[in-house]
Amino acid sequence: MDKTSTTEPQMSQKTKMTPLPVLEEYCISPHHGFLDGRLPLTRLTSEKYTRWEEIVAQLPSLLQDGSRVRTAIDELEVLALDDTILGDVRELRRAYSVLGFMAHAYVWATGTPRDVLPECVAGPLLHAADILGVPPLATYSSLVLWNFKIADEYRQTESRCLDLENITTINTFTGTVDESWFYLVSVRFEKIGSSCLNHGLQILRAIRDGDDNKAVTDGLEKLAAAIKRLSRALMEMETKCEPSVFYFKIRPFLAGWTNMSHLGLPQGVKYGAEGQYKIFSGGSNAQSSLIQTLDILLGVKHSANAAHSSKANQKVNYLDEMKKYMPRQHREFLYHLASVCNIREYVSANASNEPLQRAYGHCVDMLQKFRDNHIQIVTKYIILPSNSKQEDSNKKGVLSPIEPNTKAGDSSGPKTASCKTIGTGGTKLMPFLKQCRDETIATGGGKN
Ligand code: HEM
Ligand SMILES: N[C@@H](CC(=O)c1ccccc1NC=O)C(=O)O
Repeated sequence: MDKTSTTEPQMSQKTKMTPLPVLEEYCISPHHGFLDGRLPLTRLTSEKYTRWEEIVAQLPSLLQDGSRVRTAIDELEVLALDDTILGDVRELRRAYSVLGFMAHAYVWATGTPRDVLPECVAGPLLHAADILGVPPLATYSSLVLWNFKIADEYRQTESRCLDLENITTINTFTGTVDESWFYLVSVRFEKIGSSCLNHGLQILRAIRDGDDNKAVTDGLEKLAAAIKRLSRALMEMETKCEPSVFYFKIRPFLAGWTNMSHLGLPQGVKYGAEGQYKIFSGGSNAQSSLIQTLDILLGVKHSANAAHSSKANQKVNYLDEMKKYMPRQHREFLYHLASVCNIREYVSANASNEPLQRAYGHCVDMLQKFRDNHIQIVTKYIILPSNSKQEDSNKKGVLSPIEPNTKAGDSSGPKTASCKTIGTGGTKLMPFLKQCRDETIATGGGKN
């Protein structure tokens, strides 16, 4: 095909007919992406729920002696969600966040996890989660998206734009700067990544409008630069979050209740004494809609993997499963975007346009680099500390790190930490992360 060809690539009728998604219709902000345009509420307005807020604010001290947090939660009155919460999505998100913190603190407070949540947490948590379309435990949404605030109100500028140098977390389990920073890195990542959404939609518009290849190429170059900024945001983790603090103090509270029989939760967690056992993955950045948006935009396909540790003989597509852990509107945005996205098709159909091929290739390279950098971070924050656990776990106040179920019938001999360690999301993390990276590479430069 000649370089100036304006031939429209073949697209399915559906791709052509369905309108492109409008960010605001999915609670997504053009300036702040999946963080939403308005700041999260820092506490529930109704005084009825003051005790919930007090407990969550005191978690770092209550968790010094895990039994204290369980007693405090057991003594709570059973409260339903009232109209102040049900009538306002920010109140609902705050309730979900507070209840998720309480649920994880209750289950993981001591070396012996509790497998039954009391009704005072289970009832309202199930209700809030159901309305928001998320599972009833702490997720990326409750810990990151809906858990940050302005640090210094007096420093706030007139601009509607979030000042990333002036934010802090609302709640943490440990009260450490490291934990705050761990969540804030992802808040920064979501804000910085909002430009990817705008560039992506612009590219799709240019393709639809039949603009020349140059408009698409420019859009792709801007997208590649934006993905590069995400890698920088990720590597900021090392500035204020110490790997051993993360691994031994913070991470034990982030685990969910899937594949945890070896830690005493064979059936997951029961929601209320009269309730049912349920199994859910813990919080993970795999629940961030941003990276999944990039995969859709660039046409990166992830296959089912055996890397999910809870389904030893069954292949599941973990990233697809994690869509169910995103807020309902964000999940629906991803489905809508996937139904209209034809960037890779367009690039393939214009195979002789070198600048276009290069620009698309840059985007894929940047996403691959992001995944490579992430593997480095995971090595530093999980694999290396897990190798040093013998000496560290003797220290007072150190909870059980999240380890794989070594009694699960895998008789293939000793394994290195990198292939047996599991993520809070329940994956055999290194095989899974490498598969994600390799599938990005396999996307190539738009060929085939
Ligand atoms: C100390 C910091 C971090 C650690 C230890 C870590 C660890 C992990 C692990 C173990 C997984 C596998 C899923 C699971 O089982 O949980 C995962 C997935 C993922 N993480 Fe992280 N993560 C960290 C920070 C981040 C940050 C800050 C970002 C984004 C800026 C990020 C982006 C992702 C993505 C996108 C996935 C899904 C896999 C993929 O799409 O490649 N992670 N992470
Ligand atoms: N999957 C990670 C944890 C993780 O990435 C995470 C967990 C809860 C909330 C946010 C997370 N990611 C970074 O902000 C782990 O296995 O340690």
